[in-house]
Amino acid sequence: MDGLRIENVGVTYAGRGGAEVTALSQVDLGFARGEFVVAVGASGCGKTTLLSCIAGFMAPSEGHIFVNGRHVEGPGADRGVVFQKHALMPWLNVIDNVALGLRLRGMGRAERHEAAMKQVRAVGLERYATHPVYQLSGGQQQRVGIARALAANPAMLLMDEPFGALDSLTREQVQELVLQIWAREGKLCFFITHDVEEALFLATELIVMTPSPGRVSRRYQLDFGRQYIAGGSARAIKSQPEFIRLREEVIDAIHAGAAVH
Ligand SMILES: Nc1ncnc2c1ncn2[C@@H]1O[C@H](COP(=O)(O)OP(=O)(O)OP(=O)(O)O)[C@@H](O)[C@H]1O
Repeated sequence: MDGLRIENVGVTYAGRGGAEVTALSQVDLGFARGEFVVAVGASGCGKTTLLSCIAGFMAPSEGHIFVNGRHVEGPGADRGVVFQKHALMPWLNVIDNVALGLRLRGMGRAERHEAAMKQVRAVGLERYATHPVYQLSGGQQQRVGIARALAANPAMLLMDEPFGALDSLTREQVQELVLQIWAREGKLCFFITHDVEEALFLATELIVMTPSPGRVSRRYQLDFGRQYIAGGSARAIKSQPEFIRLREEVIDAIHAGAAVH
């Protein structure tokens, strides 16, 4: 099956003093290729654990994950990951950072520079291609992280709270950039955020998770991001009565889940 299939996934960590922590329980979800999936939920509800399983950084204790029909058994070039702490190499320039993964995979210099430059252009940083990344602003560095995740042309883009450290104006700009890249490249995105407004704006599929054990309590199909891609203004979309109503509903759902446990 195309897309992302999460089959009855459970994750149990061995906690301190032998106590076990059930970070995820019976998570069963399917998403078609090209969806923009966003996970929200209170701290500790298992969002990062789920992303780590999809990325192949860890194996679930129960269940299975498939990306475009392939069983996830470890990290792979079909999944690009963007972190909040972008883990760039500060002494390398923008293009060498973007090309790093391709270099580690043995791609030749000319070919990897061409592939990297394409992504540097896609995130609007061509003017900075030969600048060391420590000279860039936080928002620009996060764009380098996105370009690096895109460089190997993955089928999926996984993003863990990528804009959490950015000021609100920069954050809105990179939200719009990510939507444009998503719409242009047709990639399946899996995005984690604490910001409900960001979640509603980006998601075509929104999942609300609740903790102890981490589960999916609600799922919404949304089209605000598609309205933006169709030419709508981001501020106007976020001011729509339906957007505001959903924002309050999702915030309530997050608080209700957190309060129970
Ligand atoms: N390596 C680990 N060992 C033990 N427990 C862990 C480990 N990683 C996470 N946990 C626990 O698993 C649960 C889910 O953690 P996770 O980081 O996936 O949640 P989250 O929703 O991403 O949280 P946040 O929003 O704060 O980043 C939490 O109770 C956490 O304390």
